[in-house]
Amino acid sequence: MDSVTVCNLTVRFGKYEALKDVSFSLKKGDFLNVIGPNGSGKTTLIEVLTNLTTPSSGSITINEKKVGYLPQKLQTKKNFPITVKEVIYGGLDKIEKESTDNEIKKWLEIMNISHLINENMSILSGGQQQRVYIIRALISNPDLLILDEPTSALDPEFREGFYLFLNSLQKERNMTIINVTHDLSDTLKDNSLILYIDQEVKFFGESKEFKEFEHRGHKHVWVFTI
Ligand SMILES: Nc1ncnc2c1ncn2[C@@H]1O[C@H](COP(=O)(O)OP(=O)(O)OP(=O)(O)O)[C@@H](O)[C@H]1O
Repeated sequence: MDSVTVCNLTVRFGKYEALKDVSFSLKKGDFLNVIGPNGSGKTTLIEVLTNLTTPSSGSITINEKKVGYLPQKLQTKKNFPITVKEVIYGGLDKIEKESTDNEIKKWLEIMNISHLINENMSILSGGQQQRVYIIRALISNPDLLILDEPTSALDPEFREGFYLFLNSLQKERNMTIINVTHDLSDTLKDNSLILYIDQEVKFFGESKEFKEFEHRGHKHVWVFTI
């Protein structure tokens, strides 16, 4: 049974088609990188997968119990009184809470923000806030992890470590991972699937095949000339 099946998905905002007839499927333990230019529909796809946007037509089937989600736009409003601890624990249900104190401690250490546990979120830097939301998405040990540009505010050194860490989660826990990114580093590309969208699917397949696709002239980089 597939972990995720997307079938002929179309999303319209008024007359504009943000996604057009998108289909693909993932098996348990697949690591999918979703790429494409600005405004190509990546976040729209993620929002349909997480039930935040209703598709105009088509269907999505998710055969996983727990889904962890890190949105692109982090929600902490300036001066909103919520602490790091509250944000992290908010990602758990009651039964899990007691057994996960040690787990949270471990994650805070890995993310290098243990000293901030009782601070208000609004005093944290963008990258520190992003680390808190990464912990929140991971703490319930999800079967499917959906990340929308998880490293956009992280410094390069930490980013590289985070990618390695995601790869180990996929291998050791057989977690299915969907990761929206503009940064297709080698660490991420190896052994992953690539979905390249620009309203419609331009490429879906293994990273090895994507290299050939790029060699045939389908670059997903943009050259600016003046
Ligand atoms: N709620 C909405 N109402 C109207 N248009 C929308 C809405 N959400 C997204 N769009 C439009 O749909 C298109 C796709 O947006 P989306 O955020 O999915 O792109 P993206 O690939 O994630 O872009 P980026 O790489 O810049 O984050 C854009 O043209 C955007 O303006």
